[in-house]
Amino acid sequence: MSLLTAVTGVTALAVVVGVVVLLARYLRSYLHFRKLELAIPGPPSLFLLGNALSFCVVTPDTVMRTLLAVIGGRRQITRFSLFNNLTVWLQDPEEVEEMVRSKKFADKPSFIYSLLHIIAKKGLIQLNGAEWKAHRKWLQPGFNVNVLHRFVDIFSEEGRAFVERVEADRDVDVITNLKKASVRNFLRTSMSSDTSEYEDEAMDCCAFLELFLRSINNRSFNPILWSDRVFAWTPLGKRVHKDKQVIDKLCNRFIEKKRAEIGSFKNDSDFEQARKTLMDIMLDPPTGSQELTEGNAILDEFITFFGANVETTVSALGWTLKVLSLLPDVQQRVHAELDSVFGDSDRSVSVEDLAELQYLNRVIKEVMRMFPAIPFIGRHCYEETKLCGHTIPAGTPVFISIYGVHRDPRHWDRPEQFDPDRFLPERSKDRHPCAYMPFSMGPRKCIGDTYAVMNMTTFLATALRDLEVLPVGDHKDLQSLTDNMTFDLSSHLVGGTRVRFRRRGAKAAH
Ligand code: HEM
Repeated sequence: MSLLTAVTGVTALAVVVGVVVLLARYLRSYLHFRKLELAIPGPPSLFLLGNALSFCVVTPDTVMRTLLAVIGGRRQITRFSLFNNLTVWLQDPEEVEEMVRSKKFADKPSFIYSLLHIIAKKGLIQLNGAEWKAHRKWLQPGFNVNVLHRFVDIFSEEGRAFVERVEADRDVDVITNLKKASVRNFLRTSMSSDTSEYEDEAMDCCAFLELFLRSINNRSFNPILWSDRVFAWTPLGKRVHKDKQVIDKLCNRFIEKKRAEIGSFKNDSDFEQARKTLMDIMLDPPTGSQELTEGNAILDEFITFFGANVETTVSALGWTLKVLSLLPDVQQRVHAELDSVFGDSDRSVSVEDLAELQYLNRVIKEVMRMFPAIPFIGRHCYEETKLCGHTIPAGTPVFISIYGVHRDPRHWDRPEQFDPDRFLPERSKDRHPCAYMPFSMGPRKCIGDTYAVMNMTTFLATALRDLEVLPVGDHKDLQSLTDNMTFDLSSHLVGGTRVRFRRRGAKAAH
């Protein structure tokens, strides 16, 4: 009995000592973390809560304003914490350059990016390390400029189809019409044969993506919902998991059709002719790298490219049309340029025209400066690392505010002013290389940047030859757009992107 008591006593003592040691270790590492955290400039951070109170009433419509209010006032490196989850933020081009050049910040953080795993685990956006490198090498040839040139006719046709769908002379939210164009562009540049049978389903996928991105927005600043298991129990989580089948089903059906298309090419030379699009390469990886396509890799990449393409392009085109509706002088210059390049002809936009449309090009650049489609991107800090004169604790996600970089008054004269001519070569030549980065910088830069610019320029040139964009009275100037900008992963205007179109011929008839 007394032996049993002694054993129990020793066990209890060992447990207590163990707990005390663990607590002491936790406390020591917490205090070390806290010391490093507080050494980085930032808003007052409460013990254990950090800055969580600033985000406790955040909504999808207010998330951008809240975030900017927390990090906004500081130009140099800053931080905030959600409980003991530290995040570091950069918006000074020189500091951004230091991080982009460092090999230690090559990967994406799990914060926010892992929330994408519900729809795709092995997509290029969220992959890391050797796996990311292998996927990038595999898919990069799909963006060869000669392949992209072949798409200009498709972009042009979809611009015309957009014009036909426009309901002129009434207020409209332009986003659904833009999504239709973007989805059709994506499907048609992926497949050689007719893709119209997939269109309705693809629009359902866009509706799912909207829901999914809203869920990311809801979860990002609420650590309780970071766990996929917990999220799956919430009403929104249940809906996301149920509706996810829509996108899996369409993408699988599309991939099968594409496989059949590749298989049906009569001979190698037919095959060579058509095989070089992104989808051809996805389904036919180079010899020796077939293992890349194992499991769900193709489906995951297809979904990733669908989302990355449609969400960003629609965002950038939506901002452009809204900005033009508020700036008649700028729109007039765009129309004048289009008239001088195309005259009365209704021929399609060609690759050669794209180089001529210099002012339109600068307008697109300036829109992406003020209203970047992706306002924030992140990197992971694996080990305690010096950055911008501060020690970043291991495991910290470090974010770049592309929005903040693009509005830095030290690099942009009157940054709140819309001035496309700031992108004239003579005014750009001395600009810091990281002062403008709508497609990010370094090895993880957007793989689809040339596709996107070609698509947007062709689309806008086609649409604006026939249409004038007018304001609808919901926002009086660009400051109002700025104040009502929000984001999930891509940015958009709170309350929708409402404009009124007038057919250009109709104006002359009045
Ligand atoms: C206006 C249009 C676009 C903008 C502003 C844009 C912006 C960006 C940005 C900022 C990143 C870096 C993301 C990060 O670091 O987390 C990125 C990555 C990426 N983008 Fe885009 N993008 C656009 C269009 C496209 C298109 C058309 C495609 C595909 C056809 C695409 C596919 C991707 C992919 C796959 C990545 C991940 C690249 C990697 O990590 O290797 N994007 N994009």
